Amino acid sequence: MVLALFPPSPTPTIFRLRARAATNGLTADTSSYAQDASFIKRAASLADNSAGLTSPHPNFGCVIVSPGAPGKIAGEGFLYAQGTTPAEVAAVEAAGELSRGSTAYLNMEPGDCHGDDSAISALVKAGITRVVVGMRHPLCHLRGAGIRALRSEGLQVDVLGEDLRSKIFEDALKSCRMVNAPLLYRAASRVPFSVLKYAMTLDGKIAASSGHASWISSKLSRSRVFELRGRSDAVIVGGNTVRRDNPRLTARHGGRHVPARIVMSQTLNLPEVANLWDVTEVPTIVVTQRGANRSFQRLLAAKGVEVVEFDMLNPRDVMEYFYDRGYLSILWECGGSLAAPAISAGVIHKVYAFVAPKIIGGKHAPTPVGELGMVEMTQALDLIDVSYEQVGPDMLISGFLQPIPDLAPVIPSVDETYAIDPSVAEFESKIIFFYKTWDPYGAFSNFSHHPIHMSDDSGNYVTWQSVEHYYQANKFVGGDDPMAEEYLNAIKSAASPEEAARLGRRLQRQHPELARPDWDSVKVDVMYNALKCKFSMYPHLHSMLLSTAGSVLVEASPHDLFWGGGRDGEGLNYLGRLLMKLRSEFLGEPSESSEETCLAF
Ligand SMILES: NC(=O)C1=CN([C@@H]2O[C@H](COP(=O)(O)OP(=O)(O)OC[C@H]3O[C@@H](n4cnc5c(N)ncnc54)[C@H](OP(=O)(O)O)[C@@H]3O)[C@@H](O)[C@H]2O)C=CC1
Ligand SMILES: Nc1c(N[C@@H]2O[C@H](COP(=O)(O)O)[C@@H](O)[C@H]2O)[nH]c(=O)[nH]c1=O
Repeated sequence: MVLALFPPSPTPTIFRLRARAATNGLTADTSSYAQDASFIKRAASLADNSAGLTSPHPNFGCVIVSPGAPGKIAGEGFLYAQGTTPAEVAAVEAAGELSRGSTAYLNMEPGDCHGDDSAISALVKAGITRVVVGMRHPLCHLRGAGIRALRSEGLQVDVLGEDLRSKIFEDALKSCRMVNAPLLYRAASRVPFSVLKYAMTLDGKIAASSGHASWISSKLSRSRVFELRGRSDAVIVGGNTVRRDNPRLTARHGGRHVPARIVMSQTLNLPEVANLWDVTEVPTIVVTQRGANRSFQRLLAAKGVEVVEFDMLNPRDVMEYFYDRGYLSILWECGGSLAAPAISAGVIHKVYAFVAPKIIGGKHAPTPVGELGMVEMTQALDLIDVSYEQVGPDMLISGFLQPIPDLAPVIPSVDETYAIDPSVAEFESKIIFFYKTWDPYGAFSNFSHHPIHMSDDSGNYVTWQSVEHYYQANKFVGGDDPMAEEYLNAIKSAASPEEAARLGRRLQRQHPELARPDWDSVKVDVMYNALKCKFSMYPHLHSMLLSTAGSVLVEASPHDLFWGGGRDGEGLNYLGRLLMKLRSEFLGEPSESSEETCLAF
């Protein structure tokens, strides 16, 4: 579907009224339109700061502008990572008293996940009177809810393309879509957003005939690649690239986030020693054909490399699997023989080609894309929204293979669904799956943004940013070694639940001697106490849990076979079980594990 920047208004009466109110008020003239557009662009560019960190959630930015100083920003903020302070909360805190009577600019409507309305209530409590929204939330169960909530509190909400229509907003709207393009593609195509990146010579080769490939592009271009890696959840290559290049695939200069590495290999005829098998800092996942080279699978498992088998190893099935695992964005750094089936399968959305001013020749030298089965030039795939940028001596050409999806007509909102088929009940399933925090029951996840107050050994109440922070840190409780305490504190202050999980797992893997020796026998109780605290502290979560009575709760993690239900239902689903146990306890059925370690409100 081609992106329509300003489609005809779906509910003309309401929108026309609102547009009139806007033209009579603050946004009456071109200069105020231009100001709105420029602050929305600023919100989008702030949101981009967290690329790679929010997966699979959207990137949010918020800018506050006071009527007393129309051209100036009073406060701004962005969501650093899922589970951290919302952009709106950060922005009103930064603006302080200047927020009263001000306008807030948001690149995207806040997603009121699982009753966490902190973003909306921050704007309301701060006295914001007008909110300009770049785009509605793309997910059907969230779309429109934030806008409705703000309007019901009496705030004027102007949405670009609906209430504010002018060519001036085209660029601003585009920047909002760009900053969350991975999310839009993911939601529309149900695979992670995938970027194919390669470096080639001017005569179109990605290696010499011998297979030697380092280095085609310049150092500056490679720094850009590190940055691209830092914005991705994983980097993927094929088996041949592992054999030829022995790559590391780390984001050396990208800072911050380091993506996982994925190797696609049918044969598993791979070297026993390779940089990618060193998983001390970054995990590697090898995806392969079911039954391939079992002894090599055991060798990889012994090194800590995860192996996932597929009945038929192909790019689409692999991408659907990583979608289920919650991946938002993947960088393909493979050679042409894997790039071609990935393009044919329609899983590649964007291309970055670094072209170096070099000629290597060679009839059989590898090229970036293998056989696509096209015979006439008219069949060639045209890139959309193409950019050209000189990077040192190289030229970087990038563009989309598929248009940015316009989700509005693709996925109807819950309200729209009711209008089409009133018999559709929102959550009528007898099995309730939850996993990522933005899912309808996402609040059941350990990663949801709900701080808990737990008592420590001395009976003092300590605040933990999330259940996951508490759970991971508990791995290092009670040891005599000061390092254990240091690790505990590092996990406690991790910036997001994901970072707490990564840190906790890594430190436990690297320093098993510092983790508590009885961890395996106490971890279920640790989790239960934390869950009990969370669901006692937040009345809306308590009600949500009770509302599921009669349903089976399953954490839909395809890879965690202990806490989750697994890919084919083979997981133990301990998280779902603990929540059901807690639900029974709340419903008055007796429970064995009910130590009062939590400060409930
Ligand atoms: N300049 C650049 O940007 C880059 C250059 N290169 C160079 O390219 C060359 C390697 O290219 P190439 O062999 O294409 O790259 P890859 O190794 O990236 O891809 C091919 C391999 O992918 C695995 N594979 C898994 N599933 C499939 C599938 N459905 N279809 C095809 N392959 C699948 C196979 O591994 P297995 O055989 O183990 O089963 C296959 O050999 C090397 O010389 C390398 O240096 C590579 C990446 C980037
Ligand atoms: N040759 C080539 C690239 N090759 C890609 O980079 C990988 C090596 O990454 P690393 O081990 O982390 O340095 C290699 O396997 C291949 O996927 N990339 C580029 O930006 N420019 C280049 O000239």
